[in-house]
Amino acid sequence: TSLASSIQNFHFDNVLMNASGVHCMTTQELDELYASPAGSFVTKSGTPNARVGNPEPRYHQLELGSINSMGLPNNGIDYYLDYALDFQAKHPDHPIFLSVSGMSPSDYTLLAEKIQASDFNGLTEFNLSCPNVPGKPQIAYDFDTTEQILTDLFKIFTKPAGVKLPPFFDLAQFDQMAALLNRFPLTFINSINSLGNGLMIDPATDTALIRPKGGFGGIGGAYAKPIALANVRAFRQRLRDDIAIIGTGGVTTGRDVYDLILCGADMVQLGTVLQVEGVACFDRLNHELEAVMAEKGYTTLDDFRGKLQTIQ
Ligand SMILES: CC(C)(C)CCc1c(C(=O)O)[nH]c(=O)[nH]c1=O
Repeated sequence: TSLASSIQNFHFDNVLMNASGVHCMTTQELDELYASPAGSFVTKSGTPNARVGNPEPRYHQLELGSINSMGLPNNGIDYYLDYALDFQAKHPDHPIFLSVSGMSPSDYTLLAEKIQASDFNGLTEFNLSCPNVPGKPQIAYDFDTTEQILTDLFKIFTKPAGVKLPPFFDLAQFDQMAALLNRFPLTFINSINSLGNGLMIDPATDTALIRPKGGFGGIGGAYAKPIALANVRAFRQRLRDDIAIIGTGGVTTGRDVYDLILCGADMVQLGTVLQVEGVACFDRLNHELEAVMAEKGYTTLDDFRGKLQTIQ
């Protein structure tokens, strides 16, 4: 059985990698991901300057997932770009992802210029699930702003690039977003980011579990699975064939990995399950995926990728 997968001319031994934000803040955490069975890894979204992020508690594990409002704590784009350049020199056959996030639309061009000017030869993930001007929805829910950012970005950026998207819930939004994305030379999209602005309560104190935003935060884990499957499937049905899809959200078992691939995913990112279980999840999930494939008589991911059946 082969778990190998590719995005364009980047080849990975297996589909599993971390989701940006989890186990990827420091060089030590990134080195641990390289040392793990993960097929690749991505950095915490770097911003133009380092950020402390929101006051704690800002993350909480729940029975069926997690809630977070970290506030983009990170060591800054230069820290992660330096790491990536050093890493690729040492491990030229192990392509990795650099995630970046603006704090405003104009930041994206600045981030893109910096990476474009560098020798980075991996894949860049532009996180579009980030704040806009107060009163406007997050960038990826604002189609005009998204169009402007991508237009400006691809005027200068020629390296392999993708966007990290929040979940969409409306078929007309899938149509609109896919039509917009199809106009740009994207290498991949990553769907989904956490379910924006959930709320969970401490039963002992009747208090919200996290401090920032009155307890509002992104929801991940099992809660996110049906939304992640639908978003991967909807974008696979709508995007150009040459745009790869990274499926993220809701993975706790190998069957969940299988299901994202069945919906069209080329790589699968792990967030909450990695936060909870640590890097042991990579081996467990790869073995569980192999078991599901064996049960079905499949030996490669292409045997079943995108082959979700519907009731006729
Ligand atoms: C939510 C933002 C802070 C605007 C972007 C960074 C981010 C965070 C975060 O750093 O709070 N958490 C997520 O689950 N997804 C994200 O994309």
